[in-house]
Amino acid sequence: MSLIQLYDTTLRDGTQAEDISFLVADKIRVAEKLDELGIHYIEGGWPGSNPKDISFFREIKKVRLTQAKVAAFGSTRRAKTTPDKDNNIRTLIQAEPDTVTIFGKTWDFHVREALRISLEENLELINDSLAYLKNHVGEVVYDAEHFFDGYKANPDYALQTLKAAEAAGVDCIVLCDTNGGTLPHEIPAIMEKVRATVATPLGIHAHNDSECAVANSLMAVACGAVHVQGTINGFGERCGNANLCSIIPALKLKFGHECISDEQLKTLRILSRTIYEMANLIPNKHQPYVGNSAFAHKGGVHVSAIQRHPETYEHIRPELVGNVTRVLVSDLSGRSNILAKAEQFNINLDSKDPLTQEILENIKDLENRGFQFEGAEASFELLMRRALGTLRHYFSVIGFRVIDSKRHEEEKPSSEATVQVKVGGRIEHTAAEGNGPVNALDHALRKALESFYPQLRDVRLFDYKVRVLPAGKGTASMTRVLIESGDKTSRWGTVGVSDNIIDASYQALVDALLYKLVKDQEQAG
Ligand SMILES: CC(=O)SCCNC(=O)CCNC(=O)[C@H](O)C(C)(C)COP(=O)(O)OP(=O)(O)OC[C@H]1O[C@@H](n2cnc3c(N)ncnc32)[C@H](O)[C@@H]1OP(=O)(O)O
Ligand SMILES: CC(=O)C(=O)O
Repeated sequence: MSLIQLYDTTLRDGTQAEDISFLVADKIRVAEKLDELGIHYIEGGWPGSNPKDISFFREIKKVRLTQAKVAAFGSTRRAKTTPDKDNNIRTLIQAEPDTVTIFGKTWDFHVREALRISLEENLELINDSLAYLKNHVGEVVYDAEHFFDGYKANPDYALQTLKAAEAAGVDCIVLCDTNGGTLPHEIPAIMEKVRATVATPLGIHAHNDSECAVANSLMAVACGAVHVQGTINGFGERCGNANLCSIIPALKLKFGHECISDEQLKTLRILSRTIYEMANLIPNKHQPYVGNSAFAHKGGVHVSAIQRHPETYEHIRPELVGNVTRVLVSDLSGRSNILAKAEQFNINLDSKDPLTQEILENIKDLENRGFQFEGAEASFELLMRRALGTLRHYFSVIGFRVIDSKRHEEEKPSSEATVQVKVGGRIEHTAAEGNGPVNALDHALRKALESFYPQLRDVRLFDYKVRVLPAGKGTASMTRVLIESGDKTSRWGTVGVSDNIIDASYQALVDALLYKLVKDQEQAG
């Protein structure tokens, strides 16, 4: 199958998203990552917009990209000037990119209302801007802004704008669904008319306002587009752009088009997460292909079937995009979920062992009381080991006390915890302070246990989530605490539930420390 050009605009349209902004150094790192993934074009920004984007184009010249071309973005010239005098066009040439992409108006309504010029004048500025750029830059791409809306409003005029671009000798004409309102079934007829009108290679640039950006991009490829614009994780103006993390595997694995290598495809998940991290955003766990939940199976019926054959509930093999199959445990589980988890934890458990059913019933009962094990696999593993009688007795907590005090209005509240633990025959009694009651309790517990188990010094608390569960008939509301802890090599989640927030936190903290001891002993063999 033919090669589809992948054009990434994370660094331009992606940064038009609310909450996303990259420094120049971040932009360079993102560009390097996109190059490693095998992206063919990296749109680095709009040099006529701000000094940061000018710096990007200066700095990126010092980087040896393996194969990606760097594209600079801008618009057709302003009315009442000529391309050689237009500041935006001059800045694009001065940026010395491999490729220049400019957008122009195709919708008569926009020409009249946004530019406030005649339809004829717009055709002139599309044509002379592109022709001028084509004389100064190796490759020129034309983004036909609002093409689908423009075509629906005035097909003749929309097609005339494309002919004006083609006459200037552009290398690719990109049909843009700028407002993101087009639906997939509208694409084939419109693209057929376009293909009958211009011979220049076509591309697609879709926004996600109708949740159809990926579908529209794939439909455009099915209708002959050879160039696809999008962003990593679908970042972009308003509801975002077409998500390349979904488009790339679809092109490769479903259409059979060439775009990136099999090895590069295996890095897709890690790339997606790196870009989230650089944008300081939490990854969307439900994101197709690359999200944590993309191949996470919860329903017992699903888990039973995937163990017999993964394709029963997986549309592709997750390893192809660097993801993994996960089995979740909840009150929707069956025995298959428990057995899959036992295997993951290296625990010997037979499907006919009555303990399997006992563990399953215990889980359902605990979930009914407010526990949740999807984000607390460490607590679940401890529960399993306890049921099987294979959990070593490392310590017991005889008791704890937490005091929170604020002695006058100006004083910050202070927290102190005391803890009594028993390890073997020895009792240890410690006290510690913290910036809140849970933090003080965490410090006191570790202080008490560290002299027996020095490896607990490596444990860090990464995340602490509290959820108040509504009261049932005749019962008080409960608090669920989920804690994410970790050490130098891994992270794990634990859970506690109680009508008292400190007690719920205490349960999750104890499980977190206990899990570290179990894990280290397992690793030591
Ligand atoms: C669909 C898209 O995503 S296009 C990309 C949108 N991205 C951005 O706008 C981010 C970067 N933009 C910027 O930094 C600024 O908007 C700039 C530097 C480009 C322009 O700033 P300003 O000169 O202050 O203009 P402003 O931001 O108000 O934009 C409106 C101007 O753009 C002109 N314009 C809009 N589209 C086009 C076009 N395709 N061709 C030529 N001019 C255009 C308008 O006519 C208007 O000019 P006028 O005021 O002389 O009539
Ligand atoms: C060019 C562009 O970003 C758009 O039309 O959405």
